[in-house]
Amino acid sequence: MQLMKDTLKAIGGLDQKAMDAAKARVDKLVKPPGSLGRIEDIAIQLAGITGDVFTSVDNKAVIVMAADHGVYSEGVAPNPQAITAIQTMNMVKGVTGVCAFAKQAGAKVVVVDIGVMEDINLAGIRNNKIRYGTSNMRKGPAMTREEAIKSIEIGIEVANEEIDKGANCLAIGEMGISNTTASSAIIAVIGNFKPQEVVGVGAGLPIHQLGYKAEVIRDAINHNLPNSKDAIDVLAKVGGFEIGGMAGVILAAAAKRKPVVIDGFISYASAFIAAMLEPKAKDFMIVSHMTAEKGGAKALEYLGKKPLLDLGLRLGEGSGAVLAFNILEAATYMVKEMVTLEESGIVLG
Ligand SMILES: O=C(O)c1ccc[n+]([C@@H]2O[C@H](COP(=O)([O-])O)[C@@H](O)[C@H]2O)c1
Ligand SMILES: Cc1cc2nc[nH]c2cc1C
Repeated sequence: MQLMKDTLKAIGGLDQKAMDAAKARVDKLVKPPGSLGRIEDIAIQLAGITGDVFTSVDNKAVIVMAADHGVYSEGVAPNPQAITAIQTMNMVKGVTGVCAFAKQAGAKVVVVDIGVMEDINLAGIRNNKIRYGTSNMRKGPAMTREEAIKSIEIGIEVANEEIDKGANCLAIGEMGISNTTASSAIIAVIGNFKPQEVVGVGAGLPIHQLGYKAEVIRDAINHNLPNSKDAIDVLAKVGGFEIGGMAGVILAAAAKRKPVVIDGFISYASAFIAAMLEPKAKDFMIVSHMTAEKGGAKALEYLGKKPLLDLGLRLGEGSGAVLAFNILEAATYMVKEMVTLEESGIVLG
């Protein structure tokens, strides 16, 4: 509890002076003003986050949180639950989607078992298992309030360790069969949406079963009555361990003034939790992409964040976030590598 409290307290606002200086430089670079579009906005945001106009994001890490969900037993996911454990192991073997993109982007993949159903004994996986999957939220709370706080604090600890080891840019990712059900529930409760507005097919549920998935979420909300003004209560009653873990990573990044790249639908739910705990955390988030999951657009509108990419992605794992690392790094190269109009003797008309 103390770690979460201290982390929340340490989150400040963006550095306006650095942002003004970054804007002044970006406007002077050898290009028509504004012609590098949102790359310019990112450069300015990165300056505001780090306090440094000439900042670097060359030490990148994606933190992948893996956990299982009791609500799987309600038949809300199309795939075997054992895939959570198998994919978690595949993460350290370097053979998943996020690993492929991380290799290309030169990013480290940090894998955390925060609540997988099985024991995984494989070197390279952090064992922070809270328990063997959450409880079925249709029948009762997914987890206790203490477990919800613990999940957030595990995320904070892992992120702090990576930052202490030198990471200057983080991304969040996850693996958890059924976690689109928990994410839809969180987004519905906090955003005040009807479950059917934000429920999607996840990892391939047949479309005719969407109504049933929404009904399970409705039942879970009606049964547990999460307090929509209390992020921990929402996380505990209808959330997941990996969702709490990713919220913790966001909060730690914000407290240590590092950019944190948000991945797909499940990480949007984590962003909802983090932003409710400390609204200033939103300033440190960069949303990599628009998920193809149905509720994505509504979720991002509620968060007030614009995605960088829209490529029809719905894999999760942090795959889209890692793709966006390249864009962030390009923004830092723009600031450092380009000369100014003046240095080139160019006077614009
Ligand atoms: O990132 C996304 O937007 C996304 C959208 C749909 C599914 N997923 C991934 O698929 C799994 C959850 O899907 P489901 O159908 O089991 O709830 C989980 O492991 C996620 O990483 C991810
Ligand atoms: C194969 C598979 C890989 C995944 N990665 C993230 N969620 C996933 C779901 C499935 C089913």
